[in-house]
Amino acid sequence: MDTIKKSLRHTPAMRWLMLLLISGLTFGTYWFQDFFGGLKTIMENDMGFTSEEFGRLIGLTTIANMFGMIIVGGIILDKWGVRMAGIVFGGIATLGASITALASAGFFGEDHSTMLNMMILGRILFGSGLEVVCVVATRTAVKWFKGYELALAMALNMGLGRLGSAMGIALAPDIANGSVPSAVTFAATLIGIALIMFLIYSVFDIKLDRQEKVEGAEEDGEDFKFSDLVKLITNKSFLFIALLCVAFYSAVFPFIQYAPDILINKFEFSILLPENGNIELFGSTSLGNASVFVALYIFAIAFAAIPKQIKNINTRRVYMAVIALLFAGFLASIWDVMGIWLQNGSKTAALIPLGTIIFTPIFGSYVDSKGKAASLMILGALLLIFAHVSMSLFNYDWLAYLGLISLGIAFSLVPAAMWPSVAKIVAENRLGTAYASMFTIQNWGLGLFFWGIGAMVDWFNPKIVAAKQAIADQLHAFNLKDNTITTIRNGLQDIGLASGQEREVIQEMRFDEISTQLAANNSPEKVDEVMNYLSSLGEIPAYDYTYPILALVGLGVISIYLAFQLKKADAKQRYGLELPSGQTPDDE
Ligand SMILES: C[C@H](NC(=O)[C@@H](N)CCCCN)C(=O)O
Repeated sequence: MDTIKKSLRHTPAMRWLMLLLISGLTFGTYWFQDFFGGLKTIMENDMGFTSEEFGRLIGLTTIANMFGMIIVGGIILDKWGVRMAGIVFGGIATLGASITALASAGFFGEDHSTMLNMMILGRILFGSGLEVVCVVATRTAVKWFKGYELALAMALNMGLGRLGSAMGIALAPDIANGSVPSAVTFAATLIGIALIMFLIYSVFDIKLDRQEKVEGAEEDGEDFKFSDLVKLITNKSFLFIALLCVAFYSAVFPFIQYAPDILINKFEFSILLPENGNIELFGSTSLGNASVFVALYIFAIAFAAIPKQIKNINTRRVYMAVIALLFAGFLASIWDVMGIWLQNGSKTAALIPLGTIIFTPIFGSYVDSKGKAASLMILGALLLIFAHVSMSLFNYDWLAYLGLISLGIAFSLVPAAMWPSVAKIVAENRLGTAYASMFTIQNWGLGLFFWGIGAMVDWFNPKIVAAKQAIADQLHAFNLKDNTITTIRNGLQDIGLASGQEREVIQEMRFDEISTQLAANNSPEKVDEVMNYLSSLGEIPAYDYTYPILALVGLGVISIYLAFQLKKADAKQRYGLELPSGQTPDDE
């Protein structure tokens, strides 16, 4: 007992401090992965990006992982341990993020293709670190929390990842304020800070390793083995769940990336928040808006993850009542602002990852106690189809909200059922190989759809793409500060007279209305602002997203087929996916 007391991880405050230090990487990398989603319109207006280029930038982030980086990272992780792997892969992610930020600011050259290619290079490097860093964070949580509050620690860590995604998407337009490099630099700085936090963690990790060696503790040995991979892919249940992972996540992560743009273009949500939609904290609206997300995260964890830790039922009830009251008070205090946020593209899209923080642990508990994992994956795939159909084939705001809620539930339900099911299908000593191979093929699907959706948007909207570019080019050619509204109007009229694909769209523009509106808005000085006014007036038509989202419906249909096949295979192979945790078909 004496030696156990000496180890750092046996002190609760130490464990939670370590979790805070390592979760920075999860938070920062998820933020950097997703924040561009909130910037798509500004990137088009300000940097001349097409949707295809936007998709290429996001899609190529996965390339190293498609070709085995997760597997290589896993092997390195096993050989070097979490400390070195975290520093190396966290360093690679930070370097990549910094290159992306520098490139977006024109450091490597200001012409469009240099900026795009260098940003892509940065994203490829970032992506090379991303997945391994997430595995490092999970492994480190296991190292410190095994035998203690491991499930809660995992939920907090994953929740911080989702919070990073949500805040990245929602706050990027506020941080950018019309200029993309500010938001990219901010996101890169977050990963840099996370790396410093991990370096501080490493000092404690060295100490723990010294102490635990005394105790004779070993790291869990989940090495990647190619021989295991062969065995895995000949297992039908594993094959179906791995393919389901590809199809399901490809219909969700890429959708989230484009969701702000879809809401703006298809459902006329706002691009930027109006002044009265901001919350101020210490004189800063970015800080104020950010604090809402942090508060929602704390409430989500307080509702979904902490009650399990309270053993006494009466204490738990009192605790839940107090949290519910506090939450009601919080909601009442931000009610009006929330109404405005629910009309804003990026703020509304951010609610999808945010919602999973509360729902994933709740569904996870259900799967643990009642089972039904394969059936819940079928339900999740059904909700996914409903979500995408409601947003592609229809044009009603209320249906879009229902679709987003369904997507949020599916995005909580399927992972809550899928990941524990892998642990039932695969022996513990092959879990590392199973997760690494699943994430590797998942990256193929993600890459294809991140890029493919953008390419499809351009493909189905050629006139709008050309008109937008011509207008943005014309506005960039002016120094807006030195030009009167009349010059801007005449310039736009001139491109309308030119030939080319854009002509049809530009000739439709009501130029008198444009000048009146621009003048009424205090003669905007940024290209992005003028473009936003033109879009809000309906002068630049919106993209038609019907077919790109319909492609995701196809993934939903594939998911449902795979989920049914998984259920059938499980009935034969008897892994007990439909049974509660800890039960096998032989117990029945
Ligand atoms: C657990 C699962 N994680 C993944 O799918 C990772 N391959 C993705 C990490 C990239 C972060 N956007 C999840 O997030 O549900």
